[in-house]
Amino acid sequence: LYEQVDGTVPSIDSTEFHPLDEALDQVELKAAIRTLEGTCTQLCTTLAPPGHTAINLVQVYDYSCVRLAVRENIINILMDYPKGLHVNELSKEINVEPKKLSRIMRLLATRGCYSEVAKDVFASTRLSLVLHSENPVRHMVNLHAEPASKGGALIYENLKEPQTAYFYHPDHCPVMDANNKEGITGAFFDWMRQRDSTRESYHRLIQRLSIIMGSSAVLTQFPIDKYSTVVDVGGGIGAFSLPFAKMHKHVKITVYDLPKPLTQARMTQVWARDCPEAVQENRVEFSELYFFTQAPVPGQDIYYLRNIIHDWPDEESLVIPQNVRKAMGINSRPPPPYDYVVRQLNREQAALEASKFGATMAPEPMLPNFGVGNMRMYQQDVSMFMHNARERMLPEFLELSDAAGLKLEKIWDLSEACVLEYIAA
Ligand SMILES: C[S@@+](CC[C@H](N)C(=O)[O-])C[C@H]1O[C@@H](n2cnc3c(N)ncnc32)[C@H](O)[C@@H]1O
Repeated sequence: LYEQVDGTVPSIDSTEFHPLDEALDQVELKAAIRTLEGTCTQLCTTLAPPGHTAINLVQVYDYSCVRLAVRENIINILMDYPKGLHVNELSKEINVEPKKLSRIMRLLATRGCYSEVAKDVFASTRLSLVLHSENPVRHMVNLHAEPASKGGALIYENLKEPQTAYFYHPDHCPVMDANNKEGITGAFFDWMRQRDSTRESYHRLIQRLSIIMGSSAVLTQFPIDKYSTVVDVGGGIGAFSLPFAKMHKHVKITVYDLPKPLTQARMTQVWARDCPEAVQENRVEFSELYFFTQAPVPGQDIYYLRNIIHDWPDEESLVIPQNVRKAMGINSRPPPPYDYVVRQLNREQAALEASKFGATMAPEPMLPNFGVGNMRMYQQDVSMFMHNARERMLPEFLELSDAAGLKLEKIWDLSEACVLEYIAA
């Protein structure tokens, strides 16, 4: 696949991105990586003594090391030294004791993030490039390394303490409780509303995250040509809508969100720079919509909700598609897709979902959910747990869509994220 794109296959020491790294449609590559990661980890777990694997699961400090790398912009510094920089020099630049720093750098280099080109001399690698201050992915790294990791430390207490164990409210969840000392109140999006730079980075990040999670492949995989109007509910600054508008010039798009992300979409020039024709031709409209209390414009062809339902507990999650359903009208057949369907570990159940809706399942002897090949889905579910929200399995989606008056037609598997195609029931 790499060779087909530009004739080269990246090595662990590659120092530049490969064109495929940022391709919108990585379905084929992601399917291969899913099998590779799932198979390699399953083989290691099968063959290694369990004590070895158990310690490997918990003795993990990578995120603390990455946190240092991000906070001190180590990659920005290393990029000025293509032949590498001695740790003593690096230590002067970031004011960290050199012997301690070299140990952190070596752990990261063992992961392929930096390379040790000579003893104690470190250089950038393709993996470390995503930690650059201009790369949006680093904001996700920051969110996981800082507020999310603090929330993760409270999961056990959240499950055991009577006041939180059976409680689902987005304002009092592990991640918010753990970060309360920093004056954070309300749910995650209230916190973001109060922090302009965090929110702006977050919305830039979502654009890149949709490639990483595979959901941007909907742009090429879903048969859009027969539709002419799209509503992007909770569309942020247009992570989906902007590439969509570039690709499908016959479609009129309405992006709905809270006031501040919409202001960012209008003011940051992101549309004017990346898709000026959509703005000039009035093919895109930005509108405020509070999705718990308001329904979008009626009678449109597609109502797209990406990474929306997973942000909320069941009670709140139901209100959003119910409001969308009101807009769909009695006779319309618009498909409103969502994404990330947590896979079944039970082979019989997985086979049922595969035959009924087209969900994919790994062949034996792999675990039917592709094992660690789909690990981000399960990690993401625990991330959402920390917000008292959740990723959902298919039966949970069906329950939600039944209650909202929607009928699931088909699952489009994009090798990680999925599109669930619904019609009005
Ligand atoms: C995880 S982001 C998903 C963004 C976008 N759909 C995507 O996947 O690229 C969730 C979005 O929901 C928006 N949002 C949060 N609460 C909202 C509310 N009550 N009403 C409308 N939008 C809201 C956020 O501002 C944010 O843009």
